[in-house]
Amino acid sequence: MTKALKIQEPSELLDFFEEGDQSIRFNYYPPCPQPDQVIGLNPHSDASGLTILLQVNEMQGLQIKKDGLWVPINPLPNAFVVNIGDLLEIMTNGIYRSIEHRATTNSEKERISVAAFHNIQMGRDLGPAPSLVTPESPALYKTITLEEYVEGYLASKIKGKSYLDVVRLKNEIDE
Ligand SMILES: O=C(O)CCC(=O)C(=O)O
Ligand SMILES: [Fe+2]
Repeated sequence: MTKALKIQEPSELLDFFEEGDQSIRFNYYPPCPQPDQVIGLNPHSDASGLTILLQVNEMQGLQIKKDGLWVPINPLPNAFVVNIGDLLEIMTNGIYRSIEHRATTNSEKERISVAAFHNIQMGRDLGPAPSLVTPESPALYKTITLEEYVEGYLASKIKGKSYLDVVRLKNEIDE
């Protein structure tokens, strides 16, 4: 990723994840008699660097938002889904974008997923990597502590990618 970004100082990204935190969420979606009325997990982007997701029992349910449309991500046997989270969007100054996603329910069978969130260390400042901020590409996000970001994220209502607006400096990126 640092190569793709042609980042002058790879350590500006890598150092943050070297001793980063990992957390895991197990999701269990019971079968639902009215799946068209009930969402499994509201649209959101993860407040992580990268999320590695396993769709355990190969039931469909995960959807990502692409060009304004919900696209199902069919589970593949023994395959992980890797999602970009908000922390990487901020740190790459918007070059990598976090993905909005949601989980639907179904009436057939329960669905199980496991999400492993890879985060930067607590206590670090979260902001665009300095070498990705230039006069031609000014900072699109302000720098705040990770604690501030996560506290606010957890306290806010889950609503798509709206929490990123808290740190957005200019709305230059089209959603
Ligand atoms: O169940 C899924 O496939 C998605 C889970 C998810 O987005 C999450 O735990 O953050
Ligand atoms: Fe998620």
